[in-house]
Parts: sequence; C-alpha cells; structure tokens
Amino acid sequence: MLKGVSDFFNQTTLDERKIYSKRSPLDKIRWELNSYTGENREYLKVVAHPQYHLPSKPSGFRKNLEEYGKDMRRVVIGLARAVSKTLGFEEQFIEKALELKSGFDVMAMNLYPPNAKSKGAVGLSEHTDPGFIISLVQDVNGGLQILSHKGNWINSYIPYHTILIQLGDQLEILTNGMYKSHIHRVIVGRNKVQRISVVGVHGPSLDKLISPSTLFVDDEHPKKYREMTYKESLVVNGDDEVDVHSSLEKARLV
Ligand SMILES: O=C(O)CCC(=O)C(=O)O
Ligand SMILES: [Fe+2]
Repeated sequence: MLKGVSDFFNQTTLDERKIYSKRSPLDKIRWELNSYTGENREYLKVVAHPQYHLPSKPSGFRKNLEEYGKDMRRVVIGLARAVSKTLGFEEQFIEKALELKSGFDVMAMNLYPPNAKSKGAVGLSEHTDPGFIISLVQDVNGGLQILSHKGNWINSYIPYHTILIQLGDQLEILTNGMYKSHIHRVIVGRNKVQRISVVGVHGPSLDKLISPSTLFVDDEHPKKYREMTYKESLVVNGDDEVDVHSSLEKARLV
C-alpha cells in the first residue's frame, strides 16, 4: 500500500496531481502542496467511507488502498468494541453513539520532503484530528511528535509494519474529556530522506449529533462540549469535509 502511495507522488507529474486541487467544497479528493515555514507537506486526501474515492492512476494504487481501507474498518470496529468494554459499557456503545457503521472516513496521504528541500523544520504544525480514532502507517521513521500530558514533545517510534492509533476529537467529546484527543505535529528538520505517511481519520456518521454521553456527565463533571453533528464540526471553521480539520476549540464550553 505504501508503495502505491509512493508511486502516486513519485510516478505522476505535478500537473497530473494538480487536477485534484480544490475545485468545490464537495470535493471527495483533495490535493495540496504546501512549502513554507509553517508547513512542508504535499498531500492527497480522499473520502474512504461510506464510499471510496480514489484517483485512477497509477495502476494498482486503487486496489491496494481499497484493500487497506476495508481491513482498517474491521480494526476500527474492533477497537470501538474494546474501548466500550474497557469503559464498562455494552460492546456496541461507541459504535452506536458514533454510528460507525455509516462512519465518515478520510485517508490522508502525506509526503514530507527531506530537510535539504524544506523551508524550515516544520512538516505539519501542532493540531488534533477529528474523528473516533486515527490510524497511521509510515515508510520511514522520524518526524511525528506527540504532546505528553506533562507538556513534553515525544518522538514517536513506530516499528516497521505497525499501525499507530491515536485518539480523535469526537472520542474526547463523547467521553466528556475523559479520553483526550492527541495533540501532535510533524518535524522534518532532521529528515535525510523524504517520508510518507498514510493517515486514516475514522469518524462518526456525518449526520450524527455528537455530544458528551450522559454516562460521563454529573454534578462533579459538567458538560464540557456543545452538541454538533460531525458534518457541522468539520465545516464550522470554513473548511470542507474532506479537509478533516479539528474544531475542538469551537466545541469547548469551559
Ligand atoms: O504524517 C504524520 O506523521 C502525521 C500527519 C497528521 O497528523 C495528519 O495528517 O493529520
Ligand atoms: Fe494529524
């Protein structure tokens, strides 16, 4: 799958990729190249569920990604059940609360240049991701940092053939802040070679209203987030659904 993504970036011309630049807020495929001090990243984001949208070139790319997407959905449902059980609730708790069966998934394929070709040290500035959970695979190690609860940046080490799972905004909202959406960033300052990551943002159904579950709210733990559909939360800052940008700050009540 990573080879397919690498072929997309390395075996197509810039003009072939530019076809997927922003055309409309309803785009299902979005490409962008950012090269400035705040961001050094080329990316392709595609809607992956309920329906998969993928460029037809290069050959093999589509098939590999579809297969990975299908397998990841099984992992996501499995994790939803495991987390529900860990919380002491019925197995279907998260699946139902987020309507994951018709969940909105986006796959972001990111290419970061080697440091010799980047403008500054930042690949992607600090942010959280929307959704229930976020899956991440990469071709070479280096760059992704996660903010610890003590406020230190931790370099992530992801062993080869491993999928890193991060928590997303809607899990934080559903649990009224018990689980925190991970703050992370990408640093390219020491990267000798280019790095590719494939990030799956696995979210609720677009029309599902997401708010803190009553199971997490009581006199000692007042409601910390306002209610919004997943779609509203994705577009409230003027972004498009396919951009999958966080709006957690807008949802916060306290
Ligand atoms: O490339 C990475 O390691 C992280 C990318 C990321 O955070 C994102 O696409 O939201
Ligand atoms: Fe992210």
